[in-house]
Amino acid sequence: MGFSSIGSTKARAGLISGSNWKGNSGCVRVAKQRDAGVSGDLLRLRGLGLTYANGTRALDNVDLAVGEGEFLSLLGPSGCGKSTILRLVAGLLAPTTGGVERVRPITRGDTGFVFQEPTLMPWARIIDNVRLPLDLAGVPRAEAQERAEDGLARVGLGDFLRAFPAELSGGMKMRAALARALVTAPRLLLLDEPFAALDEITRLKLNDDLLALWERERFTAIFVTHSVFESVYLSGRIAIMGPRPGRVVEQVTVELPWPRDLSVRTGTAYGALCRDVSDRLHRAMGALI
Ligand SMILES: Nc1ncnc2c1ncn2[C@@H]1O[C@H](COP(=O)(O)OP(=O)(O)OP(=O)(O)O)[C@@H](O)[C@H]1O
Repeated sequence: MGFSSIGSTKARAGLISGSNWKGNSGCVRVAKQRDAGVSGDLLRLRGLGLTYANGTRALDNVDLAVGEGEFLSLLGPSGCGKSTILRLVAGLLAPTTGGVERVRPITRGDTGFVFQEPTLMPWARIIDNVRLPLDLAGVPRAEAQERAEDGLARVGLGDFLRAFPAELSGGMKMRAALARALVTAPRLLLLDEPFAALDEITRLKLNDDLLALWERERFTAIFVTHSVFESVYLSGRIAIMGPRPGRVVEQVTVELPWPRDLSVRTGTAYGALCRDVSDRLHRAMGALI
């Protein structure tokens, strides 16, 4: 949950007008990103560091720009701070150093969050789960109902409005979670390994469903994953992170055509890019150094 709670005081705690921003130097061929629908920066993470209360240094000096309308993946080993970055961007945590500059205003309700678990309310029907962010935002009931029904239709759950979560498969629950995150038409969607718990076939299908939604609605997506294959398939750009304390070691522009589909997934360019990103990830982890 927590899709529409982003414009709070906590959210503003991470804002800076920084001085130690090093720019977007790691990103190759930015022009291609513009082709992929990116129109200037929405966010800039500058010198971002986070040490948890127990002394764990999760992040150190993370510099990263996020373009408006971009699909960006954060790829890195377990524990390198990917989820921590999402929480900082969402304003759920305040940074120890640096901050998240919102280059363009992101107001309350502009950010959606999708977690690895669908986190649906088990006692509420799917339609009520999806309508909840609109109800909380005070949207009139009839309009909220229509928008929630629309959102469910878009993720292929138009026939399951009155079902309870327990009556849906894992993939269907994740679709419902996506519909709930998108029902407020967020400008920024934060996805924390949303498909990691799903079987491979469902995961591939949901990759396509997510891309179709992104191509239609052009929200800015920050997608956390361990999977090289998933990151290459989905992204316009991949930020590769090194081990804790996490930082962005390298950024790779994915020069595959849009829309992405089976022909892309089975093409030689996709395979070559996956190998390349995998090598870079291993180097970032120190395994090949
Ligand atoms: N609330 C917390 N208190 C203390 N340490 C934390 C807390 N949350 C995360 N950490 C630590 O911070 C580091 C980064 O955690 P984070 O969850 O951001 O990594 P991650 O890259 O998302 O990992 P994974 O891919 O396994 O989900 C880890 O060492 C983790 O143990």
